[in-house]
Amino acid sequence: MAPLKVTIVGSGNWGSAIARIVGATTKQNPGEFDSTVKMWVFEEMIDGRKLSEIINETHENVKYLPGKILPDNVVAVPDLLESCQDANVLIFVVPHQFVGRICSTLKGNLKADGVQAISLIKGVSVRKEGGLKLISEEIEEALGLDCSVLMGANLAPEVAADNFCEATIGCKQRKDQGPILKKLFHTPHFRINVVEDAHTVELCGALKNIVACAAGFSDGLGYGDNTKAAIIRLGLMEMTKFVEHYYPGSNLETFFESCGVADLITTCYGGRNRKVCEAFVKAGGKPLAEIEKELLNGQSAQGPLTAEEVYLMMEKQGGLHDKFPLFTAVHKICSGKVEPTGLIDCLRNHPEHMRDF
Ligand SMILES: NC(=O)c1ccc[n+]([C@@H]2O[C@H](COP(=O)([O-])OP(=O)(O)OC[C@H]3O[C@@H](n4cnc5c(N)ncnc54)[C@H](O)[C@@H]3O)[C@@H](O)[C@H]2O)c1
Ligand SMILES: O=P(O)(O)OC[C@H](O)CO
Repeated sequence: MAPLKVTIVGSGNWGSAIARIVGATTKQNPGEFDSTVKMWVFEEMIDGRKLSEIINETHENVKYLPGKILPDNVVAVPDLLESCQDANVLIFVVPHQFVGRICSTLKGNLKADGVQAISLIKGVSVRKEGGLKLISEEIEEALGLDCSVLMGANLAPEVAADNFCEATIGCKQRKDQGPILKKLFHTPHFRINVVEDAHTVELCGALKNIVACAAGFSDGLGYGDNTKAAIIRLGLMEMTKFVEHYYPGSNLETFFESCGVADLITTCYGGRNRKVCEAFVKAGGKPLAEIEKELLNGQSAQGPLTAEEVYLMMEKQGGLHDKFPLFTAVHKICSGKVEPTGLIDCLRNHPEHMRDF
């Protein structure tokens, strides 16, 4: 079989960090992978020069991952179709609000067969009738291919610094697709476990961003580590309930993979969602979008949007808000309907404290 051609769809903070890994693993496995990795770059001008040209000349994404060199086999391509049309493996890694438009451009323009995708995107989508649509399902439905997921406790700057960490690949066709995907991402610094419970893996990645917003509000209000631990615990309870609501009979063990508890912890202490939400409380009234712009230099915090999407889903399903008060409070605070101090009332009155004994 010809070596598989790999394309990274996205070149933000995580897309660029993952390009360092995939650039290296494809070079190390020439039998399996074509050594050139195309990376789609949403083009923008930096000091009068195109970002894609800067990346190809300096091998550095100066805007989204400054100071880290990308392997020389990673080639930035600003044309989406050109970057993807001959690919066998598509790695989707963009903020989730852009997936729909990317998929409509790609639809009908990929190789006819032998193509699979993997989503590194932490977010959800809402079906027209208000149901849950996973981002991997959005990709599968639009492009007619299998989409696995990779999630974990992976702050991109730390991964790019080659600090040790773990990640979880969720793969419905574990035996067929697991081995090749593991080969693509597994390194001495980035250890991969492959599980079959892909929907739980993906939902952990999406929902932990909502919990991270609550952690940020708590930091902004001046609460300490005990409060944050309570937020992590109650957030985890809501995550497990949410997964069980949409996918009854899911595997609780998946929450003990890197995509579950580990990602919750790292995000609630070191993530961008936490940072933006802390600043939101301290700024007293400034819109979140403005704070995100000021603090993240073009990067995106996915928690507030995910909280809104989950809120809308629960609204359509009727009566679910009471079962997920932390998720609900995060949306209400982000959208200015409730003061940040409302978070503490929500924790205090959480149904987890009202159980009979
Ligand atoms: N950064 C992390 O530490 C990290 C770690 C794990 C997972 N993730 C997840 O990976 C996904 C991507 O995150 P990221 O950190 O790579 O991105 P990012 O937050 O750095 O977002 C910026 C990217 O979005 C692109 N962009 C801006 N406007 C666009 C448009 N209209 N269409 C398409 N692209 C556009 C920019 O060019 C840039 O590449 C998210 O779901 C995130 O939750 C991030
Ligand atoms: O910086 P955040 O909050 O988007 O989190 C980044 C990663 O998802 C952590 O695993």
